[in-house]
Amino acid sequence: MSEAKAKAGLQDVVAGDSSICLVDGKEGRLVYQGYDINDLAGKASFEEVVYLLWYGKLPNVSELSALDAALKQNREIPSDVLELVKSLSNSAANPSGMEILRTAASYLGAVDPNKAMDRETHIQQATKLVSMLASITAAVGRFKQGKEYVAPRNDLGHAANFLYMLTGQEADELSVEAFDVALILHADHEFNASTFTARCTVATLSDMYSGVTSAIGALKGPLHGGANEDVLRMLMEIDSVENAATEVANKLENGVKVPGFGHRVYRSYDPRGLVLKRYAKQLTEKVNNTKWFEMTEITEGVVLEHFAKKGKDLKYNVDLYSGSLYNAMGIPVELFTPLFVISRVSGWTAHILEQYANNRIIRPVADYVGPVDQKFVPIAERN
Ligand SMILES: CC(=O)SCCNC(=O)CCNC(=O)[C@H](O)C(C)(C)COP(=O)(O)OP(=O)(O)OC[C@H]1O[C@@H](n2cnc3c(N)ncnc32)[C@H](O)[C@@H]1OP(=O)(O)O
Ligand SMILES: O=C([O-])CC(=O)C(=O)O
Repeated sequence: MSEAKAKAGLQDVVAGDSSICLVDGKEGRLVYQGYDINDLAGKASFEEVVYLLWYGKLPNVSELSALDAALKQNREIPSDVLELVKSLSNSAANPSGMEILRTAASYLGAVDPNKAMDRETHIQQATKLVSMLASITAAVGRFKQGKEYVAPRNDLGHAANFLYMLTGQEADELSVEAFDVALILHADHEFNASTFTARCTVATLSDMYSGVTSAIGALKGPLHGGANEDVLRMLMEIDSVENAATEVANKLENGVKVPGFGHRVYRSYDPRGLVLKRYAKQLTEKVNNTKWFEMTEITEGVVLEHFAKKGKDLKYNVDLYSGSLYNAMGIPVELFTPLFVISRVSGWTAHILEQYANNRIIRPVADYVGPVDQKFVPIAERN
């Protein structure tokens, strides 16, 4: 039995070394491989950030063009995968976008004949996952709306191609920029629940697809990635700018946790939320669809006042403002958490590569609080 006491939720426990991402919760700062996200968002492309996370440096022109070509080669969804995704999307069980993605990631692993465990293979698999999970998410969006699959276009960047595959139309410049920035902002976040899950899975020397499949399962929950859908669902349920303040205040009064607020690490603002809020304001105004943004701002005011009164140093997180932004791009709510996957798969795979490079199985201990020395009673004699 261990003498050490467990920390609930492993709060503040240092669980390993990593050089991929720094989350400075006190200062509200997020840094990928040494670069502040504010210096990347809107200046670099998502593809450059993927390279940065995997290789630890920003790519030069030829390095970026090699990655770009490899991503484009993996955009088209093979027919068996497309059939699977279509039948799940139309299934009477109505699986969520996240359930379909989790199944698709697992299926991609099962049908990949290359089971080698070397870095080159892992980079190829990571490239396939980053590219194809985006195409699959767009296909899910199409099928769930009763529409036909739209094939990818190789003259478009990753963000623009996704929006094209989802809507069948080339998106405007601001939407592409905002979506590219959202992908960058969600790309990595140190040892968050889904990334840590991925690392635990592959630390047994299981394969990359298993790591990503288990990470998708972890991201799906409403305390993690699922919160971005819950924010807009909550606002849609309230459905009134006038009633938003009272209804949110009632929720807090009744001890309901409001999605899009609170964070295990950030004690200052979440720097990603600030950028997303700016883009959400700009885009919702441009497309003249400001209702959800206005309601989000009202919610922000009510919840922050509530936290302040209670002396809690909590703010809004990355999931608060993405909803009104994605909605202004015409993206349905049930794709919001899958959008998180499209981005975070770059961080998961970076962490998987880092774990493989210096692996030791992850196996903490439990503080056993159950009974000991029970006397065995044969089944026939039990009450
Ligand atoms: C990408 C991401 O994963 S970002 C997070 C996305 N998740 C959400 O937005 C869901 C809502 N938020 C939460 O559930 C939590 O804040 C989490 C899961 C993010 C962090 O959880 P923890 O670090 O365990 O904090 P915990 O849940 O203990 O909260 C601390 C206190 O703040 C309160 N609190 C935290 N978040 C919220 C919230 N969103 N609304 C109201 N109160 C909250 C808790 O009730 C608790 O109060 P208490 O001390 O009086 O009991
Ligand atoms: O870091 C966390 O715990 C959750 C989070 O914000 C993320 O994964 O982006």
